[in-house]
Amino acid sequence: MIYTCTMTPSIDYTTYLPSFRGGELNRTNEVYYYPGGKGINVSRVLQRLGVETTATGFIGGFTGEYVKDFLKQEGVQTDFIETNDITRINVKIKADQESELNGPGPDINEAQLAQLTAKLNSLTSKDWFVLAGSLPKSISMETYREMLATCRENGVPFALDTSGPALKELLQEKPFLIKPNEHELGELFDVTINTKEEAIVYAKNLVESGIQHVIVSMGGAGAILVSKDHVLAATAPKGQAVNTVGAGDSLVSGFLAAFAKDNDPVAAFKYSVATGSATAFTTDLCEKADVEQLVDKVKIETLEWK
Ligand SMILES: Nc1ncnc2c1ncn2[C@@H]1O[C@H](COP(=O)(O)OP(=O)(O)OP(=O)(O)O)[C@@H](O)[C@H]1O
Ligand SMILES: O=P(O)(O)OC[C@@]1(O)O[C@H](CO)[C@@H](O)[C@@H]1O
Repeated sequence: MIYTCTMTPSIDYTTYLPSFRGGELNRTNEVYYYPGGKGINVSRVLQRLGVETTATGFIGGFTGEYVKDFLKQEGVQTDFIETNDITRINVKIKADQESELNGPGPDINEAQLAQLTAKLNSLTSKDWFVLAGSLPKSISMETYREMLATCRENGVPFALDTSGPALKELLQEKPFLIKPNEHELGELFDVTINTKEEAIVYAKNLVESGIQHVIVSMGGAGAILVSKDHVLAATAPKGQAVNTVGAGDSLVSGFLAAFAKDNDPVAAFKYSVATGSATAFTTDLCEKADVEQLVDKVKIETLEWK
């Protein structure tokens, strides 16, 4: 079972309009209300790819009910912990430019945290764990580290997809997989990354520190994968990008789905880029058939490990 944990879920209020003017009334006719948060997106795509998954994390209020009902209707298993705070609504404006407004995370108390810890303690080496999205400040960094250390000690491979100082701090727990985009990778080293070659240099550094697989996603330019035995670059299939929100999460789902099945990082990388692109080409997250149509359009190049 692949368990995802979204500490800060959301409803993604996604709206399309030809142009958006700040400081004025903008009217829009096309709106969508998707369940969001990175771990939830990972679970939604895993479920569509036919992989057993359970979404956990903290949820609350009428928005939390909406998210849970939506996931139930899609057949995604959930095991959330209820909070007193209302789950946030994140605004995604698709106009001449893409703009996003993400709310803060919930306040988590000791009793709620203990429920999450108990769930984590029950995972075994047959499970996978994905901690994804922003991490509420009401929980200390030390506690997040302990959570990942528990996974490591129990032989549970875990993927980490967060950003900023939290990502830097938690890398010490040596995840199985991380998937920064080029900006997040640059933030880790306080540099600007523009090319796949530059991304490879810093991804190698992370692999040398003990992380097993580092995928750096680069939007329409594709992605790179660095692991102990591989340095690969992938081009993304060409297509009309409709909504890239969740493309990175879909990439994580694609990699885990394929790797958990065949244990082959090269094939998993190819499948992951197709999964990310399939989501970029649709308003919601991708379906399995979309991914399968794109897999052979992903071109993988093997580079030297020096
Ligand atoms: N314009 C695009 N055309 C084709 N594929 C795309 C495009 N944008 C994204 N993708 C696919 O999705 C993957 C992940 O995209 P990206 O690098 O934007 O992730 P991200 O920044 O983590 O996104 P998010 O946080 O919104 O999920 C890319 O590696 C690529 O496969
Ligand atoms: O505020 P965070 O937790 O960093 O990111 C949350 C979010 O932007 O990430 C997902 C896309 O990756 C969206 O579904 C969601 O709104």
